[in-house]
Amino acid sequence: MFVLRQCLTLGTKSSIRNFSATTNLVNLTINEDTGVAIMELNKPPVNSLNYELLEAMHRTLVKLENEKCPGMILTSSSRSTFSAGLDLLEMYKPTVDKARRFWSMLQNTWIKLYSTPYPTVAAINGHSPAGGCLLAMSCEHRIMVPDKMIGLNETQLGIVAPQWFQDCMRNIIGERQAEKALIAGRMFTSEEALKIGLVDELATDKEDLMQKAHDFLDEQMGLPPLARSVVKVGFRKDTLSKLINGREADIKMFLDNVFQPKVQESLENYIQMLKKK
Ligand SMILES: CCCCCCC/C=C/C(=O)SCCNC(=O)CCNC(=O)[C@H](O)C(C)(C)COP(=O)(O)OP(=O)(O)OC[C@H]1O[C@@H](n2cnc3c(N)ncnc32)[C@H](O)[C@@H]1OP(=O)(O)O
Repeated sequence: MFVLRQCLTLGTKSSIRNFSATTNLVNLTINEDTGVAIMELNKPPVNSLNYELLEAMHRTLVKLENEKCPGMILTSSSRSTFSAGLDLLEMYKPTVDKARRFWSMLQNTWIKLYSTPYPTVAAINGHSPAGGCLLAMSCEHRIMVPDKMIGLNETQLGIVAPQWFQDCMRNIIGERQAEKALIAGRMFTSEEALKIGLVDELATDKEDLMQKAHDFLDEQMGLPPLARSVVKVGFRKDTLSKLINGREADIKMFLDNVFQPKVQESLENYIQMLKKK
């Protein structure tokens, strides 16, 4: 195995391969024999998705696609959390330019992740609320460790999960379960998530998690890749096209919402609550 560490602050393709002393928001490991990539989110403590992490993810996804990656495992370096979802500080009192840039990068990253031609598996080694759940749902297969929480909890924060977040959930657990979960902003334990099909498998620990993730990819990589990817993208194209054709409207929806005084108040209270925990 060799390790490529992708450094956020590095701009050129050649420098991406350097080890760097500065923070690596995404650790990328590629197995020399199989080509399987492990994309590990590494923004302590909880992988909150700010602009920089999303950009690092996007850059990694572009690289994997260009290099004809045969399969990818998405996981986290945190012991407690897969991803805490969108970084609340990106949405709290932003400027219009900052908010627009952030949302646009979230769209870019999701479009890339949701449409990869190669198989993807989320190795969910911790809590996975809101945007964290979106990342997991965007992979083809989800394996989760026990006793953690996953779900789209936006309603509970006084904000609304965008249509494409909702569509991803509906595509996985079906109309009725998704409607109930989204209205309530429900978080599921790993065991409950398995029961409703939000995750596909449970693992006993991190080692088992990674083994199961590799097993899934081995199976997928045995299939004819072109046929596999055409079927995958065929299933996902309606959800993808809705956002791709409505990106500006989606940004406007975000900007209209994020600057509402009530939304800012909810975000402020929630951030304070998290800090006091
Ligand atoms: C506004 C318009 C609407 C548009 C729609 C937007 C759709 C939104 C999608 C989202 O993803 S919103 C984010 C939702 N996320 C959450 O509700 C998760 C909040 N976090 C937690 O519940 C917990 O942190 C955790 C993930 C269960 C982990 O718990 P743990 O005990 O391990 O860590 P903490 O002590 O709680 O947190 C450590 C540290 O991190 C900060 N933090 C946590 N989550 C976020 C976050 N999402 N964004 C920014 N910062 C976060 C937390 O405040 C702590 O900070 P410090 O106290 O160390 O400074």
